[in-house]
Amino acid sequence: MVTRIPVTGDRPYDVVVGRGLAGELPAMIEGAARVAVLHPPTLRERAEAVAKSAGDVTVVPIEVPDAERGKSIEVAARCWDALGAAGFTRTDVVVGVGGGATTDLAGYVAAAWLRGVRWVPVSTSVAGMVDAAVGGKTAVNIAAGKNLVGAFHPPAGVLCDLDALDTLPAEDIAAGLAEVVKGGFIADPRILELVEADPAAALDPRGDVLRELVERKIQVKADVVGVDLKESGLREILNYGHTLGHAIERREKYTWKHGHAIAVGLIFAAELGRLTGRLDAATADRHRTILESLGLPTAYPEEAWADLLPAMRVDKKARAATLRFVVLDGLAKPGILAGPDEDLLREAYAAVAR
Ligand SMILES: NC(=O)c1ccc[n+]([C@@H]2O[C@H](COP(=O)([O-])OP(=O)(O)OC[C@H]3O[C@@H](n4cnc5c(N)ncnc54)[C@H](O)[C@@H]3O)[C@@H](O)[C@H]2O)c1
Ligand SMILES: O=C(O)C(=O)C[C@@H](O)[C@H](O)[C@H](O)COP(=O)(O)O
Ligand SMILES: [Zn+2]
Repeated sequence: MVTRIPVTGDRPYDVVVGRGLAGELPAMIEGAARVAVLHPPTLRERAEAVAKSAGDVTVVPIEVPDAERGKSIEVAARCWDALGAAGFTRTDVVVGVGGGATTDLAGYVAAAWLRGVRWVPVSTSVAGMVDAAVGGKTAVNIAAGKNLVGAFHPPAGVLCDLDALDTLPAEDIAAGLAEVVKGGFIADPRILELVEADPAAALDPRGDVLRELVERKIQVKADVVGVDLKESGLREILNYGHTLGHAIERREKYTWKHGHAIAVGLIFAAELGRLTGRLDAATADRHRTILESLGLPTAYPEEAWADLLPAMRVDKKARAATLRFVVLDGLAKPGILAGPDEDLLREAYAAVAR
């Protein structure tokens, strides 16, 4: 069974979820003479299979470093050199085969090449399927912060082949579920009920529960990015938990899994909501319980606070000196907390400090 989740906007596209989706790629790359296939070393075989499914095109395979090590301007520059050497034109297509880090890189390579060519994320991780591949945010990291160089560049289509999850390490399935849980708190409480009912089923790559979670979270994201691609308002809700989360990733020099940092960031954001009287204690506590049930980190060192506060200032939601956080005014009622004072932030950090 194949599910197609449409994403609206100036250039609408489908997110296709199912098993064995080889036949879906040709329609997404129609008219291309060349297809560049970016992939990390561990996913070479899968990338070769994807390349084969592209049909009668010249394939340009580009191996990139794994995970966050691939999300750099130096790696992007190497990709552009490869596109140049292959004579890549405006009708050609970049395909990213991998997790969110690889597809973020592939999207940015496509966004900047000739000022924008088509791209298709072939997503192989939970975080990639439910979040990174959908919505057109593409980026690389720099020393100053996470995703600080990038572009909004929607894909031509998204492929989420659930068979890929068979080889995804259990730790990465859980990490991806942090983004799914985020979607539950900001928009779709049924997600939370499904995880609470059976966390082990949520983590099972062959099970129907994970599939339902993946599809529900994609729908949450599609509903938002379809009306606010460039984050002029509504889209900010997808950044719930990310202000602290990205600061942790920067402090860890991008060696932490994104979903692990977001799990800690979600508990911090829930506490900010509770301390400001916007969120009831039970819903705030529910964050920790659910994330713990998935084996995700819920704490970070006490002494890190001195690094985290300045790191949060490069958050893209900040305006001048004003930090802005996504908080909840209740379950599935996200809002913005602008300019909280430092004492309040420190108090909220106590909820995760160890
Ligand atoms: N653009 C967006 O809107 C958006 C949204 C969410 C996350 N992100 C980004 O996505 C990244 C996190 O995504 P991620 O967790 O997928 O990271 P990732 O790409 O680093 O993948 C995690 C690990 O899983 C491996 N992997 C992926 N698929 C596999 C498979 N099928 N079998 C075996 N191994 C596999 C990868 O090689 C990597 O080692 C972060 O960089 C984050 O900033 C972007
Ligand atoms: O799509 C969005 O918008 C999000 O905020 C989704 C996040 O899960 C994702 O990690 C995104 O890359 C963060 O965006 P950034 O603009 O804070 O870098
Ligand atoms: Zn994220």
